Amino acid sequence: MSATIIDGKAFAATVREKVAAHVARLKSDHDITPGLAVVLVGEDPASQVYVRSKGKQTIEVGMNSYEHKLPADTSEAVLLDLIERLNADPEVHGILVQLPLPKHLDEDLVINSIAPAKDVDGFHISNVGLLGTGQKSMVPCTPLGCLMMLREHHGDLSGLEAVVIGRSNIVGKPMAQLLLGDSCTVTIAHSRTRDLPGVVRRADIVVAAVGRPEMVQGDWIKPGATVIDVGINRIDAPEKGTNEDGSVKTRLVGDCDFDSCAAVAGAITPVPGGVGPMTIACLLANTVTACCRDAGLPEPEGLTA
Ligand SMILES: Nc1nc2c(c(=O)[nH]1)N[C@@H](CN(C=O)c1ccc(C(=O)N[C@@H](CCC(=O)O)C(=O)O)cc1)CN2
Repeated sequence: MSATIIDGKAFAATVREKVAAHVARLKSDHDITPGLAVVLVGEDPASQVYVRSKGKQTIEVGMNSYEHKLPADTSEAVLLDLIERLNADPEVHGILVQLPLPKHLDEDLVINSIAPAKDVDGFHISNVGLLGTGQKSMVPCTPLGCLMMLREHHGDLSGLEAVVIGRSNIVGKPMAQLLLGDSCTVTIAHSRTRDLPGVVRRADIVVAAVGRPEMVQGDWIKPGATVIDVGINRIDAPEKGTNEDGSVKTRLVGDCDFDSCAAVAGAITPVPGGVGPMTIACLLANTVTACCRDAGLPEPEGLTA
């Protein structure tokens, strides 16, 4: 293996330190404490873990955390009423609804009911439009985390060839917009792309966000390229043995075959410990940014796109 490992866990810790320092200044100089409201509908086990982690980290950086846990059969009317109250609450600077939502709820309708200025996930259609037109917006946390790691590793990204694999609204499309904003030459590749390995081989920067375990192979990577692996896939790991109930143990892998990609790339993010931890760190960063914008104060440096 020759690639530098981009340590997302360590980098997320530095982002949280910057957030905590800014929160402390907001408190001491302006008597303002940023507040983040997280809404969870249902009992999806992974979502429960993420929401718990968001609440814990929010408090650790000195912000107020408001958790709203609703049963899986919550009606759209009840959820929209809660969001309306959070929109009107001056103590709440950021709101997020944990995804995925139970099937009976209209995800677009729910997300678009969040006040755009408090939409710290950056999923509201207004923020999507602002980002797409290069205006000040709330930026989705996972792509923002990827951008921060790329800037830290490369410095100036201008003129680099970037290939984003995946065209989701949450990662692929905003990632491409952010790279374009930093003057990369951007290609969005997807399941219908012809000669995907050939397209990826052109890239100085590869962002893999397809949700297919270990799909990207080392011989797709240009020597020295930077590989950002957004995938978080749980696969069976029979080599680890079985659980008490007899089921096969599992392990997390990304969308890139780590060993073969790391042998060719100049730098690569691992899974776990790469992009994932940056997602929550950037959520905290977005909440401070939203709070500063609300108060008409300067935004924290290095924590926005
Ligand atoms: N409203 C939102 N919903 C969801 C988002 C989001 O950004 N906003 N993203 C994901 C889930 N997510 C945060 O919500 C998230 C996913 C993964 C991680 C993370 O740190 N992963 C670890 C591995 C964790 C494990 O062991 O399972 C890693 O990659 O190192 C953080 C946050 C979907 N929903």
